[in-house]
Amino acid sequence: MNAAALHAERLHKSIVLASGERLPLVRGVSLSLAAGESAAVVGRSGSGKSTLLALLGLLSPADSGALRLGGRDTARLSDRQLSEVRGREIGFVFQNYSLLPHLTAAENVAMPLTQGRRLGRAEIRRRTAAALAEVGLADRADSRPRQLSGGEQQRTAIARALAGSPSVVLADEPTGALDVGTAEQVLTVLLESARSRGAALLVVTHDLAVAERMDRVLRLDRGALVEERQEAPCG
Ligand SMILES: Nc1ncnc2c1ncn2[C@@H]1O[C@H](COP(=O)(O)OP(=O)(O)OP(=O)(O)O)[C@@H](O)[C@H]1O
Repeated sequence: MNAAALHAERLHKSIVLASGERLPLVRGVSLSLAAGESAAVVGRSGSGKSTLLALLGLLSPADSGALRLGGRDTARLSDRQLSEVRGREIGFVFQNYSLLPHLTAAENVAMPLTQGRRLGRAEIRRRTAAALAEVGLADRADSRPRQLSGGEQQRTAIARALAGSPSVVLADEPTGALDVGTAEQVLTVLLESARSRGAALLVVTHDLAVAERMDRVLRLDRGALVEERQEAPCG
C-alpha cells in the first residue's frame, strides 16, 4: 500500500494565556489523506481550523503527536530541514492570494521553485509554463497581479502551489474573496490540478458548497476532529 500523502497522529496544540491558564486549541487530531484525495475542514469560528492548518503546514510546532508528509517523518527536524520539507511537500493557497505585487504571474509561480532546490533555469521555466497552462493562464504569464481579476490571481496562486508537485496542498478559504460563479471555477481548477498531480488537498472553509465538492468532510469542534462524510461526492 502506498504511504499516505499526509498522516497526522494525535496532534495537540495549546497556548498559555496571560493568566497562566492553558487553552487547548487542537485536541488529539488524527488524520490521513491519500495522494489525490480531497477533504474539507469545517467548523465554527474559533474551533481551531487555522491552528490545525498551521500545524499540518509546518508553520507552527505541535506540542505532541506525529506528522508524516509525503512519507517523511517531520519529528526532530532542524528549522532548516523543516523549511526544506515545507517547500518540497506542501503547497499553500490563501484567501487573499498572497501574490507578490511587483512580480509577474510567471515570476510568482517560479518563486518557490527557485528556493531550496537545485533546478536549472530551463527546468524552472518548463514547470512554470506547465503550471500556468494547467490553470488556464498560459497567456497571462507576463501580467502583474493588479492586472488580473480575483479569480485569475487565485488561479496563479494555485499554479504556484502546485508547480513543485507537492504531496499536500493546504488551502485556507481559497474562494472566500470570490463571487459564486468565479469561486466555482477556481475550485474546479484547484481540485483538478491537485488530483492530476496526485496531491492530497485539504481545504478549510465556511462554505458548505465548497465542502460538498470534496471527497471527505471533517468537522472541528473545539479543537477535536470528527469525520462527517466519507463517500465520494456526486458529480
Ligand atoms: N495566540 C493566541 N492567543 C489567544 N488565543 C488564541 C491564539 N491563537 C488562537 N487563539 C484562539 O484559539 C481558537 C482557535 O483559533 P483558530 O484561528 O484556529 O480558529 P478558526 O476555526 O480558524 O476560526 P475562524 O473560522 O474564525 O478563522 C480561537 O478561540 C482563538 O481565539
